[in-house]
Formats: sequence, C-alpha cells, structure tokens
Amino acid sequence: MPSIFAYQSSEIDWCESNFQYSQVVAEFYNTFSNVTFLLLGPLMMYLMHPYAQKRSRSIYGISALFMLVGLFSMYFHSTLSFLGQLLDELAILWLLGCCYSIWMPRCYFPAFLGGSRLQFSCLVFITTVVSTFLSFLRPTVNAYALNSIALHILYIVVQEYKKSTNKELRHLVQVSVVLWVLALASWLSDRLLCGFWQRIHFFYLHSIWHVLISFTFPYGMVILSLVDASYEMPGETFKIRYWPRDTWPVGLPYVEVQCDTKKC
Ligand SMILES: CCCCCCCC/C=C\CCCCCCCC(=O)N[C@@H](CO)[C@H](O)/C=C/CCCCCCCCCCCCC
Ligand SMILES: [Ca+2]
Ligand SMILES: [Zn+2]
Repeated sequence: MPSIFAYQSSEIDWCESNFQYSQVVAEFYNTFSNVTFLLLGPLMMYLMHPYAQKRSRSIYGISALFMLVGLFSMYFHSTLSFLGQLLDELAILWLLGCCYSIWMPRCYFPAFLGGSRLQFSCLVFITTVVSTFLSFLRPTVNAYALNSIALHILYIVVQEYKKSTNKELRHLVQVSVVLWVLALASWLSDRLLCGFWQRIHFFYLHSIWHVLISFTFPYGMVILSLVDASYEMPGETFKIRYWPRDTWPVGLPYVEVQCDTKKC
C-alpha cells in the first residue's frame, strides 16, 4: 500500500495529462489555476474591511480559509496524493461549515434551536466533525457530497432572491448562479466525459472550474453578507460596489458601508 504522501496515491485523477510539463508537478494547469484563490482572498479582505469593522471580523477568517483551500488544492494537483486530496476536501468542508455558522439567516435554523446562533453553530460544528471522520470511509464520494451542499446554498439564495426587491442584489444572485452552473458543468464534465475531452485534446475543464468557483466565492460572500445585514442590522445601509470600477462591464463585488452624516 503506497504512503499517503506518495505521488498518485489518491484514487482520483483528473482529466489533464500527468507530468506533461514538469517531473515535479503532476497536473500543471490544474495546479496553477488555483492562483485565483490566493489573489481573491486578500483582495476580498481588503475590499470588505469596512463591512468587517461594522458587522463581523469573521470575514477575515473565512477569506484566510479560502486561501488555504487554494493552497491545499495546489498541493493535491501537483502530487495527486491521498493526503493532498483529503486536505483539499476537508478545507472545503470546514470553509462551508464556517460560512453556514456565520451567514445562515436565523429563519432557516431548525425550529428546535429557537433561533439561537450559538446553538446553530454548535450543531454545524458537530456535523462538520462527524463529516470529517466519515470522509475517510469512501474518499471517492467526498467531492460529490461537497458539491451537493451547494444545492442547499442555492435553495437559500433563491428563497432570499424571491423575497428581495433590491435590483442590485437580484443581479448579483443571477450572476452568481450563472457562474456556479458553469463551474459545476466544467467539474462534472471533467469527471464524467474525460474520454471525449482527451480525444479533442482539451484538458482544461478542471482548471476552468477552479477559476469560476473562486469567482463565485466573492459573489456568495457579498450576497450572504447583505442578506445577513438586512436581518441583523436593519437600521444600517449597505451598498454593492464593484472593484476596480462600478462602471466597468466586469468587476469584483464588495459591500460599502453607507453612513449618514449624523453617525459618521
Ligand atoms: C449559508 C451558507 C453559505 C455558504 C456560502 C459559501 C460560498 C462558498 C463558495 C465557494 C467555495 C469554494 C470551494 C472551491 C473548492 C476548490 C478546490 C477544488 O477544486 N477541489 C476539487 C479537487 O481539486 C474538489 O473535487 C472539489 C469538490 C467540490 C467542492 C464543492 C464546493 C461547493 C461550493 C458551493 C458554492 C455554492 C454557490 C451557490 C451560489 C448560488
Ligand atoms: Ca490527470
Ligand atoms: Zn481541483
């Protein structure tokens, strides 16, 4: 039995050919496409700084975990080791767990928790610990299980979309759903239709997934921050802005705290 550190000790191998450009990096494009995680994490920390000061500094922790996901994913694709696979998947699991604890609106908590965020966070923590142990049992199904959590997030986002009359928020939801659908289609296609993609020498679908899902994250973060603020800080006004310019056709969303002259 190979060591968990050994190259290609994971049962999962993505469609990109191995060791094509380097003897050290197994999947070149799949490894370096994770650079978007390392760029977007610090940028979101910077852009969301005013919001974090006003509402919750946990945004910094979430962004740091997001960068860790990118680093572990780089390690996984460069080695295709079992350890790399587990680190990558467990970092995603804990990132999602933290996002749930912080941003899940109270109206979606199970009724027996009586709306307590502390109790909800404990429930999420226990579920995440149990899932961490379960992930060792059938490692090949972990990624499918993680992807299916996205369906629950989508359900929450769609419910909030239906309730909202804020045009900018609705636009953000539409863009994020499109990004996520394209990302998931790339991920599934790389997994399930590899024979076809290899025949036409197109091995980049998993790299495209990395880029698209990493851009879904700032969108998800801004949507959930605004939904959270609308429930928890109804007196405050927050505005969606885009970096580098609001007027550019594409940009990275962030939340600006609007202060009226009395408070600032
Ligand atoms: C109320 C809760 C709100 C939670 C919001 C969370 C938003 C998180 C967004 C992005 C997370 C990024 C995770 C990317 C992982 C990239 C690493 C990777 O590629 N790993 C693969 C192997 O290299 C592995 O096979 C991937 C496994 C699947 C990961 C599934 C991630 C689910 C992302 C959920 C996004 C939902 C967005 C819905 C928007 C409408
Ligand atoms: Ca491969
Ligand atoms: Zn990957």
